[in-house]
Amino acid sequence: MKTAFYKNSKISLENINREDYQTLYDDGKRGFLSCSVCGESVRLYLGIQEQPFFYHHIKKNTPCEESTSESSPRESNNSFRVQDGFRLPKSRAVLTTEPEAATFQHHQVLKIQRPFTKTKRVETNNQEYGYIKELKNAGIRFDENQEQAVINTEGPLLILAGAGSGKTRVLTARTAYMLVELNIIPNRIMLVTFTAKAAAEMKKRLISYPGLEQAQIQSIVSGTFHSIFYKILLFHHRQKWSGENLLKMEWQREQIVREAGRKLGLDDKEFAYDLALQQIGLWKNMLCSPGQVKPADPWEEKVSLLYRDYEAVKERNGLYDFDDMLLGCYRLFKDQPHLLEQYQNRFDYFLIDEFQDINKVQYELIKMLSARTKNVCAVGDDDQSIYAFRGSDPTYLLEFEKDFPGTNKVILNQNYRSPHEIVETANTIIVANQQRFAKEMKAQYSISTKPVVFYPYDEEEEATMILTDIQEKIKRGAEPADFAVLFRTNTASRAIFERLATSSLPFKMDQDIESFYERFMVRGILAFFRLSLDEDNGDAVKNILPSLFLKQSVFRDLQAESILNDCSMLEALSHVKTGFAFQEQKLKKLVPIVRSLSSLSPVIAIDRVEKDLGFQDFMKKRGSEGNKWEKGSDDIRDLKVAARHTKNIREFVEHADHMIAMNREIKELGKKRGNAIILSTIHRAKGLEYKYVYVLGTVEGGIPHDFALDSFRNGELQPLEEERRLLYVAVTRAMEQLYLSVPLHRRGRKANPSRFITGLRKELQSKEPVK
Ligand SMILES: Nc1ncnc2c1ncn2[C@@H]1O[C@H](COP(=O)(O)OP(=O)(O)OP(=O)(O)O)[C@@H](O)[C@H]1O
Repeated sequence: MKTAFYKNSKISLENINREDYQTLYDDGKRGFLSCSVCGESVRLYLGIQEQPFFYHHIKKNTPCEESTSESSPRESNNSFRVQDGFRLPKSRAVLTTEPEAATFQHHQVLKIQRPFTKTKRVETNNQEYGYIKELKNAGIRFDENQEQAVINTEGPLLILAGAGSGKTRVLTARTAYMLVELNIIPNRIMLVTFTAKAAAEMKKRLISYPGLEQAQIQSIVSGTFHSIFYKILLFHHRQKWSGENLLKMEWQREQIVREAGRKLGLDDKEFAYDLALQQIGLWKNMLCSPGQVKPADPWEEKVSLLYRDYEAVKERNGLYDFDDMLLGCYRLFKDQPHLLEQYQNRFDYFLIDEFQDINKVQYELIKMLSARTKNVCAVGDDDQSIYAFRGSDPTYLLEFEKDFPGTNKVILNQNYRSPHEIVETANTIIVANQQRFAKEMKAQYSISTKPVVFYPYDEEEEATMILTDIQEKIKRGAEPADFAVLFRTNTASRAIFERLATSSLPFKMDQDIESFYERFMVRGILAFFRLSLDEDNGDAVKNILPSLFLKQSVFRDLQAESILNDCSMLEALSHVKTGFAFQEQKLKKLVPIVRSLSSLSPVIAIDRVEKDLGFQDFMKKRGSEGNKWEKGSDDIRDLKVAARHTKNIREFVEHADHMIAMNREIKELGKKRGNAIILSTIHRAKGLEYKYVYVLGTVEGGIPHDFALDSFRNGELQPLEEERRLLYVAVTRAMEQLYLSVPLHRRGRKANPSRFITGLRKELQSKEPVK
C-alpha cells in the first residue's frame, strides 16, 4: 500500500522525499503512521526484497483495499498480490538509468554472463593411501589435486589456490596425514597461519579427524609468525623481550616519531605521522635498516630520518615493537649460526598458510629454517593478498619455485564454497587486476538466485534494509550465525551496529571496534552538547579544552572560578585569563553559543560547533587532517548522518551514551555468543565463510577507499588493485547469497557506485526474483 496517514495528513510514498523514508520507518515503529483505509496503525516496509510499502504489523483478516485512483497509474489490477492485509505490486519497474536520489530504486540482480558448465569431478579411489580413504569414509572428500596436495609431503610444494578451493581443508588433512599415516612426530611440524584464530580453527578441525588424539594436536608448533618467533626470542633472551618493553599501542609509537619530527622541525599538525609509521614498518619488514634506506622522494627522506631516530629511541630505552619480534629472530639466527642450526634440526616440516601475505623477513626466516629439509608447503592465493601496506608481497608466492628448486606445484581452481553465480561475479571483479597470476575459479553447482545490488538512500537506510532482510530470512528458518555484514573500515559499521543493537537479534563483532561515539573528534563535539545540557559537566569541560587550545591544567582554575564567583563551569570559561586577548574574547563569546545548542537540531548544532566554536580549525591544526586513512572531518560528516534522525541534542546525546554502553555489552556478550550475526571488516573475514554476506558501501571512496583513489590519481595503481582484491575477498565469503549495497549518499554527499562493479552493473536485469 502506497498511502497512509502520518501526523494527521494523508501521505503517498510516490510524493514523499526519498531521504524521509527512514524517518517514516522510525516513526511507524513509534506508532505515528496509520492506515489510510481502516485507520489502524501501520508501518513502513524498508527492505531489499520489495519496494517500500505500508503494512499492518498486526495481521488483519480482511485486507484493506487502497482505492485505485490512489495507486500509481502505471500499475494495473492484475499486477498485485496480497501480503499482510495489503495489496502489493508484483513486478518491479525496469530501471535503465542510474539511480535517482529522489526516487526509490529497487534492487537489481547481476546477470551472470557465462552459463554454468559442470566440471567432471575427478575423485581418486586410491587404495594405497589408507588414511585418505579413512578421511573419505569420515565424509572429508578430496578432488585429485587436493589429494596430491595432501600426500606430497617431501620436498617443496607450492599450492596455488583460489578462494573456497579447500586450502584450509587441504592443510588440515595434510597435517593429519603426516601424523597418522606417516607417524611424523607432531613437534617437528611448524604450522604457520595468518591469525591465531585460524590456527585454533585448524586444531579444532583436526580433533574431528579420525585417528588423532588431542595431545598430538597440541604438540604441533602452530600459530602466527609473530607468536612462534616471539617464543623463540623469549626463550633465549627473556628479559630483553619481556612484555613490559613492548610498544603495544599505536599512540606509543606515534609519540616517539612525533618527538623526532619536532626535532626535525616538521609541522606537527600537517605531517602524516600515521603514514610515516606505516612506511617505517614497511622498511623493517623488508629488512631495510635506517642506513640502507634509499628515499624515493622528499617525503621518504623525512621519514627515513624519523626512522633513524625511532630506532635509536627504542634501542636506548630497551623497547621493541611488533615488527622487531621477527627482525630480532632474523638477527639472532644470522648472528648465531649454531642457534640457527639447532632450529633447523628441530623442525622437519613447514606448512604455511596465506603465503600471499608473507613479507620479506618472514620469507627469509622460513628459507633459513627449512634449508636442511626443504620441506616447505606454501599455500596461497595472490588474489587474496590484502596486506601490502604491511609489507606483504605476493611475489614471494609467484617466485617460490625459483628459491626452492624442484618445487612440486598444485593448482586448486575448483570452488567448493559458493554457487556459480557468486564465483563468476568474483571472477569478473578480479580479472580487471593487472598484477595477478591468471586463473579462474570454477564452481561446482549453480542456483537460481543471483548476487544482488541494492540502493539505499544512505548509511542509515542501508542498515535498516539489511536488518529487515536478515529478519525475513530468520523468520524463514535461517540462523543468526548464517549472516555476515562486511565493511571496509570500522567506522562504516556504525549504523548497522545501531540497528542491530536496538533489535532483538544476537550479533557480535571484533573486540577492537570502538564505539563511533568515542572517537576523538566525535567525543569533542559531543562534549559541547553535554555542556549545553549541563553547564557543570566536568568531563565535558575536560573534553572541550583541547579544541579551545587550553591545557588540561585550566580545569582546576575553572573549578576554583566557579566556586569563587558562584557560576557554572561553562560561565567560568569566559573568565579564563590566557594572556592572549584574541583567545580570551573567543572564550567570552563561547558561553552564549554553547547555551544555544540545546535548542537546535543536532545537525545544525554540529555545524555551529564546527564553524562558530572553531572546531574546524582545531581539526586542521591537530593534524588528523594530514592522516591519509582516517580524517577527523570524515568522522564529523558521519556524525551528521547519525544525527539526522534525532530531534534535539538531548535525544542525540542519550542515544550516543546508549550506543557506547551497548558497544561494551555486545563485546562482552560476543565472547560467549556462538549463534550470532557477524559484523566484521573485510580484512578480518578472510578465510571465513557465511551463508549470507552483505557488503556495505560498495561506492567510490568506500571500496575503493578514498586513500587508494588519491594514490591512483597520483599515478599509483597498487593500492587500487589491493582494494579490488578486498572486494574479491568479501564476495567470496558468501556460500549462498551475496548482497552488495550501493548507497546513493555517503557521509552526506552523493556517492557513485564502486568502479569495481560498474562492469557487472551493465549486465543488470531487474525482473529476476530474489529470496
Ligand atoms: N573436495 C571437497 N568437496 C566438497 N567440499 C569441499 C571440498 N574441499 C573443500 N570443501 C568445502 O569448501 C569450502 C571452502 O573450503 P576452505 O575453507 O578449505 O577453502 P579455502 O581455500 O581455505 O577458502 P578461502 O581462501 O576462500 O578462505 C568449505 O566449506 C569446505 O568444507
